[in-house]
Amino acid sequence: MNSLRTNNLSIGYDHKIIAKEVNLELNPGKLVCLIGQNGVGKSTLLRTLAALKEPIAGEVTFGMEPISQIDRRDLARSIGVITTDKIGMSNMSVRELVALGRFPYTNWIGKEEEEDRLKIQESIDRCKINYIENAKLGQLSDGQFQKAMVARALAQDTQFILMDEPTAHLDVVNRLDMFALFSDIITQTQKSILVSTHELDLSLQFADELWLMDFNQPIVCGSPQRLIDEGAISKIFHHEEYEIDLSVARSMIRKKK
Ligand SMILES: Nc1ncnc2c1ncn2[C@@H]1O[C@H](COP(=O)(O)OP(=O)(O)OP(=O)(O)O)[C@@H](O)[C@H]1O
Repeated sequence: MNSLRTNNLSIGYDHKIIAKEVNLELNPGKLVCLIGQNGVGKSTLLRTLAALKEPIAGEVTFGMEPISQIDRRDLARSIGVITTDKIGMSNMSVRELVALGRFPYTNWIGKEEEEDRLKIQESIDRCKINYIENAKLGQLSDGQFQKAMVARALAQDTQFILMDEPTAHLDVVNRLDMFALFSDIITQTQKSILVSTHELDLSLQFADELWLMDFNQPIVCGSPQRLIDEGAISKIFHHEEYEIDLSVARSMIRKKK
């Protein structure tokens, strides 16, 4: 299985560099949470990794190949992405949205085969959105829409899934459900999921690895426990008046016996 790597990557906009000399590796079978304050550059990094945005310098490679040189359809079979961009199509049904995930596999008229139908249904089931399968996107709550987008990414059945704040609109139970689902998918399929998120407690509980982004600092990577122990997480979330005690965060969520 291939890895997704960055080689001396610089990301940003026009002449504004947000992070430079970034060398990261996303390996198969990992749930990685990208954490950092508002505006630090998480979305920018994620979009650059997904080839939705050109790097300022350096490159992103999938296996041995720079992603900029991989055919778009081939790339869409390896890397799935959910951004926070609004999509129009309010008249489309949830099932139709999830079916879009099969687009890289279907023929030019987009005809679904049995395998496509199975993947679509499995994704709908896993995200527990059967009850809104026929609802139009324009009628969904923000949280329901977010789950439908995750289902679309699952239906795409890629080795890597990159998601920008996929749980921002979900309540506490649904957030937990989503992170548990990500963790299950990884255990069962050896896929790799990179999630940009502000869910510190869930990331500490479920992530195999955290990527911590801070302003004008190198990105720090490591297991949640190691980064807590080293004080790296507290460092990026400093507050003038308050302290965040992370020692309890990992035990806040426990699996029932
Ligand atoms: N299209 C753009 N053109 C110029 N600057 C941009 C653009 N999009 C984002 N930025 C700037 O780049 C920086 C990083 O933004 P980005 O959206 O990547 O941060 P983020 O970590 O995802 O933030 P948040 O947690 O608030 O979603 C910010 O200073 C932002 O203002």
